Formats: sequence, C-alpha cells, structure tokens
Amino acid sequence: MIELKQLTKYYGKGNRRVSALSGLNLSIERGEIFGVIGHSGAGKSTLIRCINLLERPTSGEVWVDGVNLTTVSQAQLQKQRRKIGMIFQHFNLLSSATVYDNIAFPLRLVNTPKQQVDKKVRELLELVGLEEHSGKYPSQLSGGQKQRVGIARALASDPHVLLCDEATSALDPQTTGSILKLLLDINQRFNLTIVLITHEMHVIQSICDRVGVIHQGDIVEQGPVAEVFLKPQHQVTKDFIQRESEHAEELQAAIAASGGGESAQVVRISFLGSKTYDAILSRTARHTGVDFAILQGTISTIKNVPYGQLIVRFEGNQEDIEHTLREVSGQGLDVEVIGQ
Ligand SMILES: Nc1ncnc2c1ncn2[C@@H]1O[C@H](COP(=O)(O)OP(=O)(O)OP(=O)(O)O)[C@@H](O)[C@H]1O
Repeated sequence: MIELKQLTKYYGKGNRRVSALSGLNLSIERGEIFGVIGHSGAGKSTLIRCINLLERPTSGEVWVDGVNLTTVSQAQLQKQRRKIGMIFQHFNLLSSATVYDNIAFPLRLVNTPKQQVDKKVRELLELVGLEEHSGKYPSQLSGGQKQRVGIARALASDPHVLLCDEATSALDPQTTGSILKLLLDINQRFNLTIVLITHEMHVIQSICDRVGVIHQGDIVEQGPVAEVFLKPQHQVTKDFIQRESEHAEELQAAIAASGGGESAQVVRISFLGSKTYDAILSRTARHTGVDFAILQGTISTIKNVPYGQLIVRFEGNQEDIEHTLREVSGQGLDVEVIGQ
C-alpha cells in the first residue's frame, strides 16, 4: 500500500545542511494502523509529509497505491493526493468558514455538484458526531470538536490513506481517547490505512497494529505493537517504554530486599492475550515446590488485547527453579532470566 524506498531528506545547503531522513525504508499494508514514534527532531514530521509529497524527499521513492509519487507529473500528483487525507496537530481549519464549509472545501475545490456536496457533508457530520454544530465557526469549538472537523474534511474525498501528524498532541487525555476511538472506527469501517506519528507510546498502544521507531532519520526497530512493546531491542524503544530505564533502581532495591533462601533467579515473564489472567505461575510453582516473590509488574492492554509483564524472583534449589521456568515457558509465557 505504502512503500518508502531509500528515502533521504536534507534541509538547507552547504555547511548548514541538516539531515532529516537517512535512507529510510518502510512498508505499510492496506488497512493497517501504523504508528511511527520518535523523539523530537527524529524525523517524524518529515517522514509523514513525504508520504503525500507535502515535503519532497531529496532522494528515494514514495509509492502509494502502486504509484511512484516522486516521478509523476504535477497534475497526476494532485489526483493521487486526493486519495491521501491528512490531519494535523493544530487542526489547520479555515477560521472564517463554518464547520460545514470547512468540510465542503475539498469537494468544492474540484467542482463537485452542490447536491452531492451537501449529501457528503451531512454524512460526514454524522460520522464524526457534529450534526448540531455545522453552522459554528472553529473558534466556537473545543479542540476535540476541531479535530473531528479535521477528520471529516480529510475523509471528504474518500481517501485510501489517512496521515495523522501528532493529531492528538494538543488534546487532553479524555479527548485524545475519543479521537483515537474515532480513528479506529473509521479504520475498521472503511478499511482505511492510517499512518500516525506521535511521541506518546500510549497512542501507539491503544490503536496501532504495528509500530516503527524512528531515530536520527531512520527506522531502528519495527514490528507488531505487542512484540515491540514486550521485547524492545533498541535503546530508544526501551526509553519510550520506560521499562529498564525508569524502574532499574527500584528493581535493584527490590532484588536486594528480597534476598535470602538457598538460591534464586530473577526472571522477566511476559504474557499476552487470554494467558494474562491465567493462574499459570502459582499453579506451576505449587507443584514444582518453589517459592516466588513478585518484584515489579504491569497488566495493561495493547489495542484491547490484555498483556502483562512481571519481574519475579524464584527461590528454591537450582534444579527446581529450572524445572519451573521450563514449565512456565512451555505454557506459552515468555521467560527471560535477568539476574540472581
Ligand atoms: N524546514 C526545515 N528547515 C531546516 N531544518 C529542518 C526543517 N524541518 C525540520 N528540520 C530538521 O530536520 C530534523 C527532523 O525534523 P522533524 O520535524 O521531521 O522531526 P520530528 O521528529 O517531527 O520532531 P518534532 O517532534 O519536534 O516535530 C530536525 O533536525 C529538524 O531540526
């Protein structure tokens, strides 16, 4: 659906040249919600703006729906761009136009007949829940309502792709939740491919299927959200998940405080889906005869799928502990020994 090949982007010239993307490759499937996460300056905005050529890459190819946008004529590019909607952090609405006129804008731009415009705008107002507000101006709306207008406007030309440039970063947590829910709804209803950029892991966690981590203009890690979340490889990913980095000291203190016993192993156990609520640990420990103490733990959800991660200290003789770990991992839990 979307293929980015060897994408590079430099801003400026000579010794003022800044590299924003450095040979980035990325492939996004039709109908998926793909999130790109990265720190400030990593290249997120440049990346998403290259997908509709709002920003022209210095080199590389941008393929959307089988068309290489970097080589088509200006007229063809305009046509292809109608298949790619976009929403922005600060909404970018026309302040002197009503909600209705903002949504109608892209349709009128291509001379859509009045009746057709009216039908489409009313459908979209209903979709985003703003029927009552069609005559208002942006200044009379809340941030969440403005973003709903932005979404309706982006959907007016029935795009195949929706690009979301930090679309919830200016919103409070509750409003963020409702906008994310709307995006998920649209994705499922229309099989719309959504690419979003964010610096917030919880945004990725709540609606994305896959995630790419961008660092210094390149994707340094990518995969299904649960996989990347539970087994981050790159330091930048670990920082976002705030796992080792944030809890390292607390964990050391907990390990020290839980000392004693003949021998011990400190283990990270990760579980996903229905296994999250299974009593696998206590059942296994009971019959292998080891004791365990939970030193740290998280139970949460990734796109409505429950997952958990526990740091557990097993105590007993070495053989029994090893037996326990084998049994636990044999039941589909991910086990990683991290200390003694
Ligand atoms: N118009 C520009 N002119 C010069 N340098 C730019 C321009 N836009 C971006 N850059 C630089 O390119 C790099 C990538 O910027 P980009 O805005 O894509 O990152 P980002 O991850 O979106 O950051 P943020 O989260 O702060 O928006 C940065 O070093 C930035 O300073």
